[in-house]
This record gives sequence, structure tokens and C-alpha cells, in this order.
Amino acid sequence: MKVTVLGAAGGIGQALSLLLKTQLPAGTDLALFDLAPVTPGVAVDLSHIPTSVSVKGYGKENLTEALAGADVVLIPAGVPRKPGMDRSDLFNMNAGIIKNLVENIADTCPKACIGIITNPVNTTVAIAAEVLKAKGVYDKNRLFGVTTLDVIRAETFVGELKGIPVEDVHVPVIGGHSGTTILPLLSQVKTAQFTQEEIESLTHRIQNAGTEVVEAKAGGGSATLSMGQAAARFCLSVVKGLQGVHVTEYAYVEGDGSDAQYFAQAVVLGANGIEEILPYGELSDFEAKAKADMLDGLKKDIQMGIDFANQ
Ligand SMILES: NC(=O)C1=CN([C@@H]2O[C@H](COP(=O)(O)OP(=O)(O)OC[C@H]3O[C@@H](n4cnc5c(N)ncnc54)[C@H](O)[C@@H]3O)[C@@H](O)[C@H]2O)C=CC1
Ligand SMILES: O=C([O-])CC(=O)C(=O)O
Repeated sequence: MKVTVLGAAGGIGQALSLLLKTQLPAGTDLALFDLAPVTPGVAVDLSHIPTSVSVKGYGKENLTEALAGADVVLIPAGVPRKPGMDRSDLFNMNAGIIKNLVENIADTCPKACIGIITNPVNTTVAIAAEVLKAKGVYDKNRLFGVTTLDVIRAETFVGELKGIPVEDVHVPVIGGHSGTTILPLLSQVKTAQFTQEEIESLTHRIQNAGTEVVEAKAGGGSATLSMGQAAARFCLSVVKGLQGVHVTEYAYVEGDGSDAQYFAQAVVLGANGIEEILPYGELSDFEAKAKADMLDGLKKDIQMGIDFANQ
């Protein structure tokens, strides 16, 4: 098994790589690629941790080697937000980075499962899909926008509010990964009941949790540590799936298109990536209205990615 991280020297990349070095199954090769000159040093640093995961760093001339034989590629390469910006403001900087990196994946490891972390996820996943299609290697069961952070935040906030252990909290989060496109389904939480006021304030907090971190970091970037944890959890689940153990995670994927072409929902991961997309079940009136109100925006985000990739 080989896992490659593109953007491995950044805030997310380093936290993620540390967690993968300590948690991937024994025998896994971990390849770290970034343009930053510190990248080989990050790999040497991690290589001193005594686990049976081998780590190698690759600088900007060695993307092909970093990707060769990869089973899973995680992409946190790109620019993060500063206070006052929306995720969509990152499009101009990050769209081209994703296009270029995914072209290289298509050429070098076209069968890899790809997890896109780079924002705006609503759009960058569409760019990646179009690039893979143009190269004739698109498999919708192997391309994911990583939305695990929305799920772990929702579970943390509900656990805190209700005073219940977070292990006992399960919150589906569907839709996309920005603002109102992030839709937590609090009506489906089995271990807690909410007043309408709590539903509204929790939904708002979950949708704005990224901004909460951006503002608290005061110009020093966005979520990196919680995102490292979220991406590690997502990656470990994909790896488990590839090894034949079915695991369910939420991710932004191409489904049946009944809501939007790409939509975050529960997916069963297996030996070929997505084995099954699970229905999200019945929504409360509040959730149904929130979904109806955000779909146009999500579709526009997706179209922007399609147009960019095909221009
Ligand atoms: N999906 C999600 O839930 C989340 C997504 N993000 C997004 O993740 C991205 C990365 O965030 P951070 O790690 O905080 O940023 P960062 O600036 O700390 O790290 C980004 C890294 O990407 C590298 N990079 C830039 N262009 C590259 C290229 N072409 N190839 C390889 N590496 C390249 C940079 O050298 C840098 O080391 C941002 O777009 C951010 O908005 C952040 C948090 C959550
Ligand atoms: O808010 C941001 O820019 C980073 C992000 O996607 C998140 O923390 O959910």
C-alpha cells in the first residue's frame, strides 16, 4: 500500500503526515510531496518515529516518483483563507494547482483513490473529475472531496452542548463544504433531542466553524490540526476499504445527481473505492428547506469547476 500526500509540508500536510506515519498499517509507504524546500526535512523528521511505515520526501522536480504506484493520494496543496475571505475567494489560486496535480495523477497513478482537501472543495472536486475525464481515466468511485471535518465538528459540538460522550454522537453532514451548503442532519441524531433554537444555532455554528478557526488564527491560516485529524481518519478508512474491510464515511462524491452532480453523503468504502452510496433518509422541514435553499449555490460552484477545467 502506498499513500501520497501532495502539499505535505503545509499546515495540514504536516499534521496529516504525522498521523499517517503513526497510524497507517505496517508496511505502508508514505510519500510526501511539496514545492517547499523543507519537504525532504519533514520526511527525515518523521522517519525517526519508530513505526513500520516508510516515509520519503519528494521535492518539486519529483512529483512523478512521489505518485508512482500510489493507491491513495491526498491533496491539501494550495492556499488557505485569511479573515474576511470566503472559500470561493481561493478559487483563483487553487484551481490551477488542482488541475496540474490531478493531470499528473491521471498520467502516473490513474487508479489511485484521490481525496481533495484543497478549497473550494465544492469546485476543486469538479475540476479534478473533468481533468480525469479528459485523460480518459475518471472513476467516480475513486474521487472524493474530503468533508470529514464537518462531521467531526458536528459531533464535537453536539457532544459538548448535550454533555454526552462524543463517541455516542453520530451526526450525518450532507451537501457541500462551504457556508450553507454544509447541512448537518440534527434530526437524525439518535442520542440527543434539540429545541428549534438549538437546531438553528448548532447548524449555524457547524456551517461557520471554518470561519471560527480562520478568525481565531487572525491571519495565520485556517484549520490545520483538526483537518489533519479529519483527513487521517478519512485516509485510514479508504485504506481499510482497499484492504477489503467495509467502512462508512461521509464524503463529497458524484452520486445519482438527484440533488447536485457532486454531493456529500455517506459512502461505503471497499476494495474499489466507493462500493455504495447510502441514502440520507428523511429530512426535517427545517433541513429540507435548508437543502432547497442552498442547491443553486452548490450547482454554481460545481459549474465553475467544470468551466475552468474545459476552458
Ligand atoms: N476540506 C477541508 O475541510 C479543509 C480544507 N482546507 C484547505 O486546505 C488547503 C491547504 O491548507 P493549509 O495546509 O492550511 O495551507 P498551507 O499554506 O499551510 O499549506 C499548503 C501547502 O501546499 C503547498 N503547495 C502549494 N502549491 C503546491 C503545488 N502545486 N504542489 C504541491 N504543493 C503545493 C505549499 O508549499 C504549502 O506547503 C487550503 O486550500 C485550505 O483552504 C483547510 C481546512 C479544511
Ligand atoms: O474554512 C476554511 O477556509 C478551511 C476549511 O475548509 C474548514 O476549516 O472547514
